[in-house]
Amino acid sequence: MASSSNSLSLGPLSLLGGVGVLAVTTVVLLGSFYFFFGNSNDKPISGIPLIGKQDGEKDYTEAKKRWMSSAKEIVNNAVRTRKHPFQVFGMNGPLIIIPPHMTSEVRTDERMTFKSWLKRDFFTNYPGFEGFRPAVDNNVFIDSVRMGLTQSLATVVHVLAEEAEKCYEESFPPADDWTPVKFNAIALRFIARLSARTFMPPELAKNEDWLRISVEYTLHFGKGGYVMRAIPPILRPIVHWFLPQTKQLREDVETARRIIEPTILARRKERAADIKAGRKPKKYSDAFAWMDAITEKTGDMCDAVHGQLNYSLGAVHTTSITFTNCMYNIVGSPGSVELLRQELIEVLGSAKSWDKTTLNQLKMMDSYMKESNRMHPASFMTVNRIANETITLSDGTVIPKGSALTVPNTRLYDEEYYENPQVFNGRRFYDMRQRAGEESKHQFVTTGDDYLPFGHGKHACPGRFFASNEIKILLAYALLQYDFKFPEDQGQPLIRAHGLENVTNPEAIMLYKSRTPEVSLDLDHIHKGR
Ligand code: HEM
Repeated sequence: MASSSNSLSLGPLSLLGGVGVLAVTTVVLLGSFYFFFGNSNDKPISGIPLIGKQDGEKDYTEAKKRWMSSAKEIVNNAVRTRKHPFQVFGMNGPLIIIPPHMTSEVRTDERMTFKSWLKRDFFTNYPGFEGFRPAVDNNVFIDSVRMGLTQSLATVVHVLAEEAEKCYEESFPPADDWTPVKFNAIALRFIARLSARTFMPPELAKNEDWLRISVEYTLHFGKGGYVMRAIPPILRPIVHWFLPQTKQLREDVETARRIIEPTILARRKERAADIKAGRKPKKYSDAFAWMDAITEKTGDMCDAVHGQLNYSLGAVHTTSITFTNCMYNIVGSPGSVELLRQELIEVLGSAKSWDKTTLNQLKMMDSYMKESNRMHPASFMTVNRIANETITLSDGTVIPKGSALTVPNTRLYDEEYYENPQVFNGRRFYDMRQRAGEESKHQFVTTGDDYLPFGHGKHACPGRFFASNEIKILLAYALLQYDFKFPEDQGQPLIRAHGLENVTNPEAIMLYKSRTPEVSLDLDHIHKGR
């Protein structure tokens, strides 16, 4: 990734003639202003203890680096000894960490919002970053996930199974010998395809340019955000026009618009013609239709292209990381593949179709997914907020207006909540569900103040039910159709904290070999007569 100093290289500006000279002059003037007057994001918040900065360090550069490389350790250690909120220096300035016992004060208080956090940390006012604008501007996008996606779950399971089968056919050709694959990239493509089949109309779900954008936009977004954060706020409004990373983001949005707009226009035309002819307008079931339904109800608007990009940002990488970590944890823990296969043979052997009931019966698989998410959640900090006004917490801590705050997932590794928390125990939650009265607790999608990978309460992730279905179907096809192992000289890929994310080396190899499933995966009989 280009450093901010590279990004600010003035070479290309010289090609811009007068405009370039003006831009350079402005940048230099603003830079001097920044240098002399600083910015409020470079100062700790008064009255809240600061950790992660060592004695003798003049500024916060080292504290920020430490945070990027070891956020999890810093917070885990601090939470053990501290009862009150403290602050660290993150890439975007001071960040208040709320100890887990105060979680509910933050997640239920509408004066602190996720929307403001997205707006500040992801630059949604800048061109190219529009992919998070729907989640910030109004509730059309979020409500479309809550209502449209959730209501379509029952019908979508069949589609996911059909697409999963095609995905494996494409990426895992029959193999009698152990064959290497880079699973991270494959998982991303699978999730992008399953998501597109659900969120997009069929003609666009197959569009390779869209599939590429739906994966790459998130990566470009991360890079664009990273570079922008390293630039003093006062310079951003100018510099962003010239950074290769933000230019890339603008190109992505333009490409997405080129792909999507013809379909939107055709739908509008068709609808107008239907209404004119006195016919009921045709009903669709995809994210465009879900967003339109909310717009019709509330009058709030959401740009269809930005909406689809927001679906990708929310759904693709989060689910892919969760699926990959789960797959690695299953393959890496002896006896697990056999145990899960046995459950699949029993459940699919008597199932009538790919539907909610079938997936709900996969309780051991659900437990493995939840345990993997406990040990390696896609992100370590999941309740992220900005205070929209000054707030005093119950312990007297004053959170000034504009401060960023977050709740760490430290209870996931706390012995008080989980026995032997450092050990992967795939059947942990299955066993917990056997306790009287706890049958429907401890599911992958269940949230709680001691289990925050999806947040908890009013703003808990509404896409988790869909993600759960995707992962279960992909695991079912994988475990019944193939054997897996890791190369001996590599072993199980380490799931490492990178900033706040738990990710694996994208170059990691997994080996697979074809096998004959004991039961048919074609539950919907789409291959009848083949
Ligand atoms: C395994 C995959 C996923 C993970 C780990 C995940 C995680 C999260 C987390 C941690 C939050 C923030 C909760 C909070 O602030 O309290 C969130 C919010 C959200 N997620 Fe997900 N998510 C996943 C999949 C999805 C999918 C597939 C969608 C569908 C588009 C989605 C849509 C959303 C939306 C709309 C919100 C905002 C909810 C609100 O503010 O009320 N997520 N997600």
